[in-house]
Amino acid sequence: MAPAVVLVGVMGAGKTTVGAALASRLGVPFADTDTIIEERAGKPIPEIFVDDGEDVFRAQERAVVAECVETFAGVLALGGGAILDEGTRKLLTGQTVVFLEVGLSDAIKRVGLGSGRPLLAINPRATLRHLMEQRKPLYLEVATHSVTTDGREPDDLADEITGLLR
Ligand SMILES: Nc1ncnc2c1ncn2[C@@H]1O[C@H](COP(=O)(O)OP(=O)(O)O)[C@@H](O)[C@H]1O
Ligand SMILES: O=C(O)C1=C[C@@H](OP(=O)(O)O)[C@@H](O)[C@H](O)C1
Ligand SMILES: [Mg+2]
Repeated sequence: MAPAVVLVGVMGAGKTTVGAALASRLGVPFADTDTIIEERAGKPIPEIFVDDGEDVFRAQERAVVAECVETFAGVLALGGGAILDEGTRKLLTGQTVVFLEVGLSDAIKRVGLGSGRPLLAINPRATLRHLMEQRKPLYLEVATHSVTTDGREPDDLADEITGLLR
């Protein structure tokens, strides 16, 4: 059993929102690695970053992705930085992976002041721009499809991805 589709992209790309819309359109379950990690840790992501550090969080992401590629048949949204981990990238080999692309302006509008996203706690605009530049090659490395999200509604994007999967 494997996910129908895995969604990757930077914070604010809409992985969580579009993923839920897509799952409901396809009639399959939806899962988000951030939610699974928070449930297991019993605390929100900003607390995991403070208490345990980003490296521990990335290892938790890798473990959740490893489990999901084996056992979860549905739409899986990753956290934006999951692809930083080489082991996680390897786990995505052979999966259907959609890169949700977003420009800085739409991404910033969507994440606002970045609440709940510890990496955007300071200077969100400059940080997000830097993360987008640094991570784009990694998103492209794992992706089997790319979809531009700027100025588009989640339902419209779910429709487009449904078409790509046919
Ligand atoms: N295509 C879109 N158009 C407008 N707003 C969006 C879109 N996708 C997501 N959003 C909004 O942007 C915010 C961040 O979306 P989210 O799905 O959490 O992104 P991600 O999981 O990629 O960080 C949410 O408030 C969501 O409602
Ligand atoms: O880009 C990142 O490194 C992160 C993205 C977040 O998920 P979203 O991309 O769903 O916001 C979450 O995993 C954590 O705050 C770290
Ligand atoms: Mg998300």
